[in-house]
Amino acid sequence: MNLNNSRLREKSIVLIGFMGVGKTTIGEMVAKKLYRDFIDIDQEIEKEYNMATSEIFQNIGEKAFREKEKNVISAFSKQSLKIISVGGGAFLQEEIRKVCLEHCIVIYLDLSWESWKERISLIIDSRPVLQGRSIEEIEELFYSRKPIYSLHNSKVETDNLEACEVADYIVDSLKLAWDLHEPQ
Ligand SMILES: Nc1ncnc2c1ncn2[C@@H]1O[C@H](COP(=O)(O)OP(=O)(O)OP(=O)(O)O)[C@@H](O)[C@H]1O
Ligand SMILES: O=C(O)C1=C[C@@H](O)[C@@H](O)[C@H](O)C1
Ligand SMILES: [Mg+2]
Repeated sequence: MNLNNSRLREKSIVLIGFMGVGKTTIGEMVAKKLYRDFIDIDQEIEKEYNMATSEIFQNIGEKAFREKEKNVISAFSKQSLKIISVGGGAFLQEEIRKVCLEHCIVIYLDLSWESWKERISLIIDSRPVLQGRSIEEIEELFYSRKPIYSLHNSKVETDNLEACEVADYIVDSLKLAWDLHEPQ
């Protein structure tokens, strides 16, 4: 984990990666293990509009969703001690990348296209960005989004790992980094 700055232990953790890699599932587990609050940005936006993400995209539009996403992330990323799962498209926005990298520890959950494809049926109905696209178009989107996740403090390869194994790995890595940088 490549980190500087003091008060590392208090920084919030932000999970990034393509939709469906497990940011929400794993973020929730990491939060429980570290006794921290879990914030899922998609869920925060859904609460504000009292609508599912697909409905927000349909009724209000993606532009408004992205603006809200930026504002919600800007606010939460400046708070300490949170585990934050951002939406798969959040890092498309430079301001979001900047604010997260400035204030938080950013962890990229990576998954190969081959493994991701096996998970598509779990998420297709609730992810408006995937709807109406062929598998070839989704593959293109998957690879075109890869570079936006390249700015991070740590990457976790999640292929062939259960969500709880990824969560354990993240918690262990964090504890190691904290002890190394700020011995108690
Ligand atoms: N390591 C894993 N192995 C197998 N299935 C997983 C794993 N992690 C998550 N899943 C499953 O994949 C689906 C998508 O996970 P999740 O909603 O956490 O993804 P996400 O990264 O938050 O997506 P989004 O960016 O769209 O919010 C869920 O059904 C979840 O149970
Ligand atoms: O990758 C994306 O663009 C998205 C991912 C989801 O988490 C949601 O934020 C929304 O469905 C858009
Ligand atoms: Mg999610």
